[in-house]
Amino acid sequence: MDLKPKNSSPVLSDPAPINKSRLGIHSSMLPCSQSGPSFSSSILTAPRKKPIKLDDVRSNGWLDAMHSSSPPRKKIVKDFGVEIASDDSDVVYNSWMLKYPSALNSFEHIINRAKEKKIVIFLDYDGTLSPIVDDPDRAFMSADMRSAVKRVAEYFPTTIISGRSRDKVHELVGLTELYYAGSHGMDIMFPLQDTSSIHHSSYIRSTDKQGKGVNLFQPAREFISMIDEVFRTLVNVTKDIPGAKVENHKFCTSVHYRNVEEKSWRVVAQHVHDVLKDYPRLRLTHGRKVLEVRPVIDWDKGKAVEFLLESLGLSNSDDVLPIYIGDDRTDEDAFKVLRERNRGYGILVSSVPKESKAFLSLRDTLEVLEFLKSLVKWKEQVDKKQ
Ligand SMILES: O=P(O)(O)OC[C@H]1O[C@H](O[C@H]2O[C@H](CO)[C@@H](O)[C@H](O)[C@H]2O)[C@H](O)[C@@H](O)[C@@H]1O
Repeated sequence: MDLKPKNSSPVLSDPAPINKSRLGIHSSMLPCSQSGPSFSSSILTAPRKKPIKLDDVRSNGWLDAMHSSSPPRKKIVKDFGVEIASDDSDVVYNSWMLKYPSALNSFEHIINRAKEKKIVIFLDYDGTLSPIVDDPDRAFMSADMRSAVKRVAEYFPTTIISGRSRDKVHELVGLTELYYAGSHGMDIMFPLQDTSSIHHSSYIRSTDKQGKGVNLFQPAREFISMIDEVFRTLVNVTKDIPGAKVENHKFCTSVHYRNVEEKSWRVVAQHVHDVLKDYPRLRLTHGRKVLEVRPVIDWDKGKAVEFLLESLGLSNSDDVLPIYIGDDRTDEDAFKVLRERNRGYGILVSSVPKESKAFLSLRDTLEVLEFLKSLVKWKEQVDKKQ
């Protein structure tokens, strides 16, 4: 893996110039503005009262991205109390699956390729292990899913990679057998081992909650106080918008609008847009009914996957088969890495057709559960034969 030379930083020192007309879905990866101070401490004490300029968010594509940010609820017909997916959407979904075959139907193919290889599992949390719900604090995994993930981790090195803070996702998953990468991979905890090959200033040694020695990789450490400041500003500016919720993930912060009336989405977007104008070193990405504010650094879930494979001594592409399961736009960075390196499988979790860099698909968290259980069952049979 191409790790940076010692003392280098993934922080992009020279953010790409802003081009508002390009701030649509793809360009949401760009910084929002280059003007203004990079780190203003006065924002909290004296929040700026700027008039809402609705054209800003309308013209730069934020609103379009917000409207397409989470699959619409499937058209359903209710017949005898049973919910049946409409024929139309099934036809469309089935033809989409020609391009992204079901990972369940492709299971034989996967395990044939896995023979003589070490499977390594990467799992997103929200929408992958837990169903999407209105309240982010109540996005719990089922007991069945927890037990499947635990079994998977007993057989294969397994990492949860989430946009949430590492502590929060660890608390929700509640398993110690795994590795955790929070804040979209900007906060990775992995076990102590020979790390002499890692030459990176963002890597430090620490202890976990049980006092065990661990390695921490935090390429956005210098942004912690900035993110905290922006988090508090965002809480302040959105406090009068019913349903808006802001989360602090330490290295990034999220503004949820799932529970905001649709007519007020542009107000949410405009507030976030205005706050970001003062922070050229932060950028915005779109998640599922959530605006994510994160540092302008050359780091994402894809880089985190590469880093973890290298750190766990699993970067030899001939012997290792990484499988990454995720549902969100941020997971596309990981799918892209696997596709470009021709390594393993990216599996998109989606109940509606959408473009992806993944190779395979699963419809929902129930299918994720079935897939994980199949992996365990297969591994048990292989081990029994040996
Ligand atoms: O990378 P992930 O583990 O998928 O985290 C991405 C975001 O997930 C959470 O928000 C999403 O799930 C919520 C609970 O189902 C839902 O209410 C929200 O609308 C979704 O966007 C989390 O709260 C965010 O902070 C994460 O960035």
